Amino acid sequence: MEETQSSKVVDSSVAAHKCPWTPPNHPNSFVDCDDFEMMKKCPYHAAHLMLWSRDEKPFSPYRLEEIPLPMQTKILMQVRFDGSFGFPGGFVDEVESNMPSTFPEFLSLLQQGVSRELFEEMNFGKDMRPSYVYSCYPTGKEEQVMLHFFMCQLSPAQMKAISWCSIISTSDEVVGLSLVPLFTLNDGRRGLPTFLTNSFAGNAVEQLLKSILTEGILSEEEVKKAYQVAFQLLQKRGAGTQAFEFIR
Ligand SMILES: O=c1[nH]cnc2c1ncn2[C@H]1C[C@H](O)[C@@H](COP(=O)(O)OP(=O)(O)O)O1
Repeated sequence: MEETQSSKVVDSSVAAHKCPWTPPNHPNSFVDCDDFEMMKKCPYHAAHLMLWSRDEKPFSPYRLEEIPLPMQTKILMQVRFDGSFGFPGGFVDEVESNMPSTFPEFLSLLQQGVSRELFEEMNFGKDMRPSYVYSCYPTGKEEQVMLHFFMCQLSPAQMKAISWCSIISTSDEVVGLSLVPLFTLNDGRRGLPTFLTNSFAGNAVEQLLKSILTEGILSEEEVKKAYQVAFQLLQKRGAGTQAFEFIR
């Protein structure tokens, strides 16, 4: 993405829909945007997609005896080349060069863009028409990127097949795939809270938690708890200053 000289197109003082999951001292906070006029002014647009499936029967992949809520839902995330977790997708250049005049046309371009990115990264879903969820932009950053989020529910069989698709993908932007652990073990820490302590690209963590809530995969209380524990774990890690002996 090239640097732009454009003046600030989003008003970062508008904190009306600030994503509830961003910790207060997080370097980037994100504001929801449903204003097409504002979107039109934004020079860069990226679209990402959550692929997910719900099995008929719960399955218990890990240490069943400790899991109070066995996983019935699979949510796919990628390990990106930079080591952070994110969803398939990327910049949609077509929008940047030719902004449509109506929101439906704009959405259609984003859908095509995110499906194309999905195919490039995972050899899957070229003609997919994912459902639009919401858009967000970061505040306090120079870059003016509007982040658009989509979801697509797959059948359990498609979800199973997809891991094979991605293994033969030639994309050098993706180094791995991961299912999100949608449970918390009895210690209150391992599972989703620990997963949330990873690095996430853009607002991927908000997109993930929002989708989990929207689809009723976990309750608001469960999500909030997991997020709070993750935040405490991150704070504790920040406090550790002692280097490992072998690298001292
Ligand atoms: O999963 C994501 N969710 C939200 N925002 C994301 C995610 N992954 C990246 N990003 C942000 C980071 C950048 O501002 C843009 C585009 O990044 P990327 O997907 O790496 O784009 P390209 O592959 O370079 O097209 O979105």
